[in-house]
Amino acid sequence: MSNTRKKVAIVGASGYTGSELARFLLHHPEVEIEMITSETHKGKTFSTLHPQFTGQLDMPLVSAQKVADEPMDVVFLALPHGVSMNFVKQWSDKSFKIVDLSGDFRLKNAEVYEHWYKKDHNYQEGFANAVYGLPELHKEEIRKSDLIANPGCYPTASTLGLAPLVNEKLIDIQGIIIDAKSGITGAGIKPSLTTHFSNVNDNFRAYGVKSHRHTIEIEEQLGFLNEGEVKVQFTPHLLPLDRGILATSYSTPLKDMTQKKLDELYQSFYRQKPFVRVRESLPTLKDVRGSNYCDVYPIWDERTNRIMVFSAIDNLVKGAAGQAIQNMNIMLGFEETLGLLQNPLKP
Ligand SMILES: NC(=O)C1=CN([C@@H]2O[C@H](COP(=O)(O)OP(=O)(O)OC[C@H]3O[C@@H](n4cnc5c(N)ncnc54)[C@H](OP(=O)(O)O)[C@@H]3O)[C@@H](O)[C@H]2O)C=CC1
Ligand SMILES: CC(=O)N[C@@H](CCC(=O)OP(=O)(O)O)C(=O)O
Repeated sequence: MSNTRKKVAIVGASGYTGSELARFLLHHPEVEIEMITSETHKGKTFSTLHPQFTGQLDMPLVSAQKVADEPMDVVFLALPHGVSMNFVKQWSDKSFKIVDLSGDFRLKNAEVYEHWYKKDHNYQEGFANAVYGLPELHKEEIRKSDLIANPGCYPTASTLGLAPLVNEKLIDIQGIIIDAKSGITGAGIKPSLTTHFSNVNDNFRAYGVKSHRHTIEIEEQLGFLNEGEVKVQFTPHLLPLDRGILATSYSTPLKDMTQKKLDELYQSFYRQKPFVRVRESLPTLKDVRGSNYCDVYPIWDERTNRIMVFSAIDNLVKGAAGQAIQNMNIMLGFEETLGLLQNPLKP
């Protein structure tokens, strides 16, 4: 362990991803949580809001405006879309690195953002500096970056499931279907009618049909790999569970396919990628619960000549906080897996 630990701040720590960031960073051997912010709860301790941290992380919550007063190495923004951009803009001349968990800088430019997010963007310049933080595809750019646009949860599961096929130009990129299901923590801590217990419990529904903002995020990332225009029919569903995403994608091969070819392709593509596990059985949400793994399992159906890929992640970990720390590790020159190989949560 080094005695010059890097100083990090978690901004927006009263939410779900803020709490997950703390869960991992608290045990990270090379960093110190220097500051945790909350506007609504400043003055209280972090463990008052998240009692599971009692005796472990009892530091007081302060306003985000205090972050720039202290020397920091990395600042995590666990804030809603439309809020993060203000801080990225305000801190653009600071020396610390930023990992933004929101969608404010994930897309190509402000125009595309405004179309899909239905809100104005006030810091277009940020797009030029931001690197899309999916380490399995962009590790070298992440290493040199000062601003990471941490991917969305559904795009992480979906893109990792399809990347080997799209990269090798093996499937029809205009006819991809992704059917994805998420636990409710994906919707954040603020209650709403849709996430109300009695509307979620013993219930199941699709939402965001034809219009979910993750459609474009997946299309842009797969398009980058294929250098072509990707069209995805993406439909998310809300599961009556707290956490986890299972994305099932369907695509049509352009060349002769066999299960053996598919297995070899996935094994080879993910050989040096410690957080993607190519499975030989269908992944379940409990297999990845609490961990930073993305489990993928590709199957070719010779009867229909379709490829199905099943990918499972924990939306709060590989889909948010864990991936953010994986990005931090890469930016700071640490081992990619540092602090992230805790035991998975018990089912
Ligand atoms: N939940 C998930 O599975 C995933 C989430 N993300 C993204 O990560 C980000 C955080 O998500 P999540 O933790 O779920 O969100 P939450 O809604 O759980 O928490 C967001 C926090 O942001 C703070 N906040 C809200 N409004 C403001 C504001 N105007 N100014 C400053 N702070 C504000 C609040 O803290 P306080 O009031 O205490 O300051 C709140 O607790 C979001 O952009 C989300 O889209 C990405 C991938 C997956
Ligand atoms: C279940 C649920 O509501 N999930 C969220 C996605 C969460 C996520 O990935 O966050 P970003 O908004 O940062 O992209 C949704 O569909 O809006």
